[in-house]
Amino acid sequence: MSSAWEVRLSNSRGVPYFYNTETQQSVWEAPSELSSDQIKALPGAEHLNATPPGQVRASHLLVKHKDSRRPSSWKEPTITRTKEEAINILKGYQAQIGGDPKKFAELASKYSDCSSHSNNGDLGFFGRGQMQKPFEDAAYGLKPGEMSDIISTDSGVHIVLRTA
Ligand SMILES: N=C(N)NCCC[C@H](NC(=O)[C@@H]1CCC/C1=C\[C@H](COP(=O)(O)O)NC(=O)[C@@H](N)Cc1ccccc1)C(N)=O
Repeated sequence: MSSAWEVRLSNSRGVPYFYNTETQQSVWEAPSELSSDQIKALPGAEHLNATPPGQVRASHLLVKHKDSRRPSSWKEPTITRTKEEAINILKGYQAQIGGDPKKFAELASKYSDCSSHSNNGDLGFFGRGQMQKPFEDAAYGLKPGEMSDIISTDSGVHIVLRTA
């Protein structure tokens, strides 16, 4: 069956989606019936990796503490560690990561107190005004592939990896 799918760019969110020209169906995720090669060959596939103008893409490893705005996570229903303890834990991860993005992804998946842990810490693309200021400033201050030092937001303490 010839695929009627094509990739389009959503103006509102500045991210790509999949549109079926026969059924007029729109979906955010790649249709499961398409192989990755078929997806890459779709009309508009160039949108799949484009960075929306003015946006960045980043991942993070978050360690929350008792003064976090929401001291709870998938890992721990009630987080009681102090901010100082959280920083020391994150310093330990930072030493293990040693600037290696693969190691970062592995530790973010295992230990980040953010729901993005299930996607190697990836937050997707975001523009200015979406994240808390210290996080935004860190992400925009990095080049793609670079990692921040430890930063602090109302959510906790983070290491940020800019990916695009
Ligand atoms: N993509 C967006 N625009 N999602 C909304 C971001 C809201 C923003 N969040 C932050 O600034 C911090 C830094 C990064 C994550 C984050 C906090 C928290 C964890 O802390 P907590 O809120 O329990 O204090 N994680 C989130 O929000 C997650 N939904 C981020 C995410 C997870 C999976 C996929 C995409 C995004 C804010 N303005 O508060």
